[in-house]
Amino acid sequence: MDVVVFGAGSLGSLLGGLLARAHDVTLVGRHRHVERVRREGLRVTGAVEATVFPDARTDAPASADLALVTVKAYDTAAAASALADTDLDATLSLQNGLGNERRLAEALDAPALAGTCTYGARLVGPGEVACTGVGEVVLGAREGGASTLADRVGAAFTEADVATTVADDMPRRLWEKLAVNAGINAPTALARIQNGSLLDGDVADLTRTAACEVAAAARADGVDLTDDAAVNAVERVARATADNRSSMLQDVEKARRTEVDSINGVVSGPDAPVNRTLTALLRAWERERGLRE
Ligand SMILES: NC(=O)C1=CN([C@@H]2O[C@H](COP(=O)(O)OP(=O)(O)OC[C@H]3O[C@@H](n4cnc5c(N)ncnc54)[C@H](OP(=O)(O)O)[C@@H]3O)[C@@H](O)[C@H]2O)C=CC1
Ligand SMILES: CC(C)(CO)C(=O)C(=O)O
Repeated sequence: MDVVVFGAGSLGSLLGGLLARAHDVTLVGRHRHVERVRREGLRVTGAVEATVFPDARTDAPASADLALVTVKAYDTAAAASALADTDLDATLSLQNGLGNERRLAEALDAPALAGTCTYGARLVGPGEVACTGVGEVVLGAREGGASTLADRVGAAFTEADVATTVADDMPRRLWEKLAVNAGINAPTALARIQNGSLLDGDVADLTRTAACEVAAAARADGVDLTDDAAVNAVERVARATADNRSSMLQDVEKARRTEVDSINGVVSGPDAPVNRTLTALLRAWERERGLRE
């Protein structure tokens, strides 16, 4: 398969590097990383070790079978514009947050698959990405149901030894992942604590309530996600990743814009006071730092 990875940062470089073991991969990223990959290849270190030689560039290529989109959620619209002239059979977002695949589907002619990813990745520096945890890619039709396109992409990922499940219930999975990220990312970022610290004390209630508000929004959207399922998911992930500093905490520590708009911000209406508060606080911090309008 001919795969363009749009957004060769941490996750994009890791998945692009893993896929390059079996497929033709083009990484689209920033200049210094691209230059190093062109000169010396891409080193994958950590839980998976490999040196691969994907193509690398700073703009989108003319064509590809699949565009794997791995920019931060606030850059999805710009990624879609940059891919507008690329002849594609499909796109696949593995980003956190809700609405990325809809944005890609609306902006591009190619069908948009939905996905989630629990691999951990960290761009160590130009030309090197660390796999900080072997997880799983789950992908499928964004409206749910069977999809021969998803089967084809899933088979290509599996061929490259990327642990992959093709699922027919992506809407429920995306909402459940949103409940996990809503309950973990913003509270850890605001309190500057590790994921496991959310399991005890009054912050545990905040985490559970944020997840339940997401479950209610999912049900309003026609997706069968119970409060219990959302709470179990957020607690399971907080326990399994107890020592992690969430991606949003890392963004705040590096004074980078966060993905709060696509996570808590998606459910910040009057019926979701906890997510609305978390969103308002993070937006205020981003505004004060000049990271948003
Ligand atoms: N890292 C991880 O372990 C995981 C991440 N995710 C999700 O994956 C997504 C990506 O996360 P992550 O990889 O950590 O983020 P990164 O910021 O490391 O990667 C995104 C990269 O895309 C680059 N980029 C953005 N726009 C363009 C453009 N127009 N042209 C070229 N390059 C561009 C960014 O450059 P610049 O910074 O200069 O804008 C950056 O290098 C997020 O939604 C995240 O939540 C999901 C699971 C695990
Ligand atoms: C699962 C979790 C919460 C792990 O930290 C994550 O996805 C993130 O940090 O963005």
